[in-house]
Amino acid sequence: MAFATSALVRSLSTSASRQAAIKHVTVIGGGLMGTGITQVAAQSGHNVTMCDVSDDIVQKGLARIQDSLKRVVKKKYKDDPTAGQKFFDSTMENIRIDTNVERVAASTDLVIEAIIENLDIKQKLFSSLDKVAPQHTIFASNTSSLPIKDIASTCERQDRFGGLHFFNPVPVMKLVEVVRFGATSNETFQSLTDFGQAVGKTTVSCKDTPGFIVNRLLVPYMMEAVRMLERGEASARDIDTAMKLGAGYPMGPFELCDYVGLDTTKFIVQGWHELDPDQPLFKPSELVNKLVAEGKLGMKSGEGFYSYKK
Ligand SMILES: CCCCCCCCCCCCC[C@H](O)CC(=O)SCCNC(=O)CCNC(=O)[C@H](O)C(C)(C)COP(=O)(O)OP(=O)(O)OC[C@H]1O[C@@H](n2cnc3c(N)ncnc32)[C@H](O)[C@@H]1OP(=O)(O)O
Ligand SMILES: NC(=O)c1ccc[n+]([C@@H]2O[C@H](COP(=O)([O-])OP(=O)(O)OC[C@H]3O[C@@H](n4cnc5c(N)ncnc54)[C@H](O)[C@@H]3O)[C@@H](O)[C@H]2O)c1
Repeated sequence: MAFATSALVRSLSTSASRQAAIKHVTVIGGGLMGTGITQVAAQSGHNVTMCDVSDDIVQKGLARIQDSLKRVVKKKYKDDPTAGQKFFDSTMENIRIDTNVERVAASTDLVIEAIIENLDIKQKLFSSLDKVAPQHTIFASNTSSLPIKDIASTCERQDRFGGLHFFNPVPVMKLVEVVRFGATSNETFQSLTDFGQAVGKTTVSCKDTPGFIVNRLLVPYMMEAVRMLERGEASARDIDTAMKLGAGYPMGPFELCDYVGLDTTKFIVQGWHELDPDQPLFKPSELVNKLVAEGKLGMKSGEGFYSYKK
């Protein structure tokens, strides 16, 4: 409890003079990213409601959070299991689950959207939330590749809209990109930055340009790895080994594709191809599309470039 309380107090004291502190957070999407964002927000003392489309999905999401939290507790409280159990319990007490996003958003300070990487679906979601959320509520998207301005376009609250781009796995990765577009107010940008820091991350400021900072550099590298494989220049295993041992990356590009999810990977490339159809780098990959069509979505489905079946 000590950790949770002190982080929230820090968040209140740094941001109180500028705007009301964020206490209740709604996370929409209980998949890879939504569960991670829910976990770090709850760990730092925020009340969080995680929403998805079915009870089964939110229950599975909750189980994933418990597994991840156990790993955090094991590491952080290895010499004090009693404090570790207290931390585990207080974090889980901060989490609620729901399938009715409109009801939850009607009384929340911050909505973080982490649903499928599809502009139309994100726009429809925010348009409906904009009608029910209180005036002060800030909206943020965790999109990997879509313009924040376009996602916000169906909302009245343009000034209270920005991007909060977390990295996978959220409990481990230390960065959050805070994204502002032309209409994002200074207060909103500051609130999002304060929130990112309150959940224990280092924040960087990004303009609303394709891929922000990290993905603008990471995605072309990963695309070129897929092209190398398609051209038959090296195997996936050898490319991964080369980038881990020769460039010091923790995962090779194909391991990372499987970790991120090949469906998400496909949506990112498809979106950028639609924005710039003449750019050969963004041409969709037949190999990735085939794997997705076969339901091979990477680690989350048990198979992608590699098999994870036991
Ligand atoms: C033309 C078509 C081409 C298509 C290609 C285009 C591709 C485009 C894709 C772009 C994707 C963008 C996605 C997104 O927008 C941005 C991202 O998120 S990018 C991904 C960023 N993440 C990474 O790069 C991860 C790199 N990997 C790692 O850092 C590590 O491998 C790992 C995941 C941390 C795992 O580490 P390992 O050492 O292998 O494994 P361990 O299990 O020992 O874990 C180490 C350490 O971490 C703790 N831990 C791991 N996972 C969790 C968890 N979920 N929760 C809590 N804790 C966790 C674990 O307990 C260990 O702790 P320790 O024991 O060391 O104390
Ligand atoms: N996977 C990554 O490594 C990663 C990293 C950073 C950002 N992102 C971005 O985060 C977002 C989510 O990615 P993910 O990997 O968590 O995807 P995921 O497929 O694991 O989870 C998405 C979840 O959203 C739910 N969902 C879909 N439509 C919904 C709706 N209308 N309302 C409520 N829930 C809905 C789905 O049921 C699913 O559980 C995407 O925008 C993605 O680009 C992904």
